Amino acid sequence: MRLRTGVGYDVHAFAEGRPLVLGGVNVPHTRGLAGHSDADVLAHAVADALLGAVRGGDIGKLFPDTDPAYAGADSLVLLAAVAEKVRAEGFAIIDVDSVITAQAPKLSPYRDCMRENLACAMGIAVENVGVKATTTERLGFEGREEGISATATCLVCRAD
Ligand SMILES: Nc1ccn([C@@H]2O[C@H](COP(=O)(O)O)[C@@H](O)[C@H]2O)c(=O)n1
Ligand SMILES: C[C@@]1(CO)OP(=O)(O)OP(=O)(O)OC[C@H]1O
Repeated sequence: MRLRTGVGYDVHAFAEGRPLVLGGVNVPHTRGLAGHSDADVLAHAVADALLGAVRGGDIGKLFPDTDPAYAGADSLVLLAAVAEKVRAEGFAIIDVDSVITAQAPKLSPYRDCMRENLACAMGIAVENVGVKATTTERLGFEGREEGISATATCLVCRAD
């Protein structure tokens, strides 16, 4: 049995006039995140964790931000494509955990919906997906509310 772990990290800056999409949830807020896609920083971190585990590069390599095909893309669709790539390599996704670092808005009311969305996109059970949120006690770029970061880990396995 081959076990692999992966880690993913992403950052997006706040921008006026954009929706805030986190784990596929449209979170009510005064601003959203800038990006070529829907800028779902959580979905991107999870996708990069999966790609790391199968040595598959990163989402920038798979879905270049110079490609108009990904302009405004739903990042859950990108995550689903990454999960398919993981399975094509013969790996099953065992577990995913993540943390969103955001001073605001309050994210705990949306946590379970994000878990459901991510699990559905990856084709795994919701109990195998963790989402947490933390502030930085106003320290750093997240604390100054300049942007949001997300970190994710995963465990995958292949029967060889
Ligand atoms: N954007 C956020 C940040 C945090 N939370 C929740 O608040 C708890 C306390 O956060 P600290 O940064 O003060 O440790 C945290 O454990 C989360 O449950 C949140 O909902 N949204
Ligand atoms: C997701 C992609 C898709 O074009 O665009 P962005 O939303 O800009 O996200 P980022 O994490 O900066 O880079 C990955 C990109 O490939």
